[in-house]
Amino acid sequence: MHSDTDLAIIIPFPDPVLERASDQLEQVAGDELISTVTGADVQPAIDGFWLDELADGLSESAWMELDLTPRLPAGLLAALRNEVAILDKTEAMSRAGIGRGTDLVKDRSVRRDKIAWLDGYSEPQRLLFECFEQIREGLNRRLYLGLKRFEAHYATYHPGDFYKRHLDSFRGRASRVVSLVLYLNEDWGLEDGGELRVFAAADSGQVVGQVRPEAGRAVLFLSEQVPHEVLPARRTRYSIACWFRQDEVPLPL
Ligand SMILES: O=C(O)CCC(=O)C(=O)O
Ligand SMILES: [Fe+2]
Repeated sequence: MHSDTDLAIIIPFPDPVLERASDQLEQVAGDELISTVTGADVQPAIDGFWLDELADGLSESAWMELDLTPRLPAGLLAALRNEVAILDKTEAMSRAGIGRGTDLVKDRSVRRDKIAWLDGYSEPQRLLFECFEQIREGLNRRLYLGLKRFEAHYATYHPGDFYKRHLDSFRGRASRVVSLVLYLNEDWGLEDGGELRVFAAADSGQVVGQVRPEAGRAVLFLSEQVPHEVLPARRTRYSIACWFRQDEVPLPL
């Protein structure tokens, strides 16, 4: 049993020397990039009632599982999965780090995924960012969180990869406040492992949920309060992690 205080604070960090993922996409993808969502499909189905549900979930239990499929333009999940599968073959995906202030390390005993930051330039990313923006505004209006912006990265977990139990942010740092993880994997079975295990906010030893990373499924939680871990994946697992932040310019985490 662990107390809240011995939790590692594990935070991925952007690597400024990496090329932007969209440059990599343009260079490598060519015809592999599927054309995405057009015309009438581009109507985000995010409404006030749904945003009420998100706000209630966060304020009542600090975390919730969601199905984003009906909220996203048709074809968007497939287009995002296609992007990350292409990026996964390039230098754009790099080993994720864990960090605390300036003690940034890439510790393979804690996390083994690879990440690439989204920049919103490709059409699928632009559409996804529109949805994230609506969620940001909706949560601010309902919970007065003062979320100023969001950041998001793709993550790939190859067979055997995991991410040990952690929190996404320091308490009271006013940086990462709300985490949203969106999964992109088709036909993810129980035998594929890679579930997100969620622990009670108050007692980090108690498991309160286990989420299968099936395409369209998502998890929303308070970054400073909800410990979680990614169990070892048995096939390649694709996701997008997004953090809504209170700071306007990046503060040291
Ligand atoms: O992919 C997931 O299910 C969670 C990933 C995570 O916890 C993180 O990137 O901080
Ligand atoms: Fe996390």
